[in-house]
Amino acid sequence: MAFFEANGLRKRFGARVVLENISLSVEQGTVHGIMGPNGAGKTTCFHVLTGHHAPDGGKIVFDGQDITGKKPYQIARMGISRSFQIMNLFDDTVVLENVALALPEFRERAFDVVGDLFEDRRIVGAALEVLEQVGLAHRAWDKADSLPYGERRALEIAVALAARPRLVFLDEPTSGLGTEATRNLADLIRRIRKDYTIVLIEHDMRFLFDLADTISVIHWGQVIAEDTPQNLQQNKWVARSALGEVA
Ligand SMILES: Nc1ncnc2c1ncn2[C@@H]1O[C@H](COP(=O)(O)OP(=O)(O)OP(=O)(O)O)[C@@H](O)[C@H]1O
Repeated sequence: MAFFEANGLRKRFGARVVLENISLSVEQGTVHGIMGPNGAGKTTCFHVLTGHHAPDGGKIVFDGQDITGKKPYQIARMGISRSFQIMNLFDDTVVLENVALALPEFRERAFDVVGDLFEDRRIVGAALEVLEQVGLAHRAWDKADSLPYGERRALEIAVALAARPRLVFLDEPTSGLGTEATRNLADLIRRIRKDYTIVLIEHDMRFLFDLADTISVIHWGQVIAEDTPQNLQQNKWVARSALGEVA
């Protein structure tokens, strides 16, 4: 059994069937991409895989445990972190605090006083370590809303990593980024991939083909292909699904 597996997932909203039959598997230590044209059901699939929507059918197994229908906080506690397409940062606080609040060390504190957070060397040290990983240590004391867009994306990833996950889901991380910021983000993912298993939803095919070990192609609520980027380039279904249009 793979590290993370979904089998036969179904999801409908009223009469609209969005996920008809989604099965995918992710091996530990790999980067797995999910791609597909607009409206194919990628985001819904992501929400179902991370517990934000309960599936109407099918099964999700993470590290041998059935997590189908579990709540997002239960899934997070089991070691799965996710970023959001819409950024989820505390803009009025400094970068370091955004990361610190997501650390297990912070949650372990018996009291909830943010005021002396910066006095806690263990927390500050751990947050700086995560910021180092994503190349943002020099921004630690800047306010989150003062960061350029690309660095905000990196901060979002830092927040996801702060929980020390075993599996990280990233939802369209290149969305809204220019060429240089996209390149920096690809470098960041290359740096962290040795320490994490990553699932990446992405519109940008070049970005995904560059980074992913395996990719699931979703179309019409189904996985029409799951393969390595090299093999997918030869796949007639992928060619027929007009995915070139979203690149
Ligand atoms: N909560 C909801 N209620 C009703 N319909 C929904 C809901 N969420 C998504 N849908 C519909 O499901 C379909 C797939 O949407 P989804 O956002 O999952 O696709 P996507 O592949 O992520 O698309 P995009 O790349 O444009 O974000 C769309 O037709 C959308 O309108």
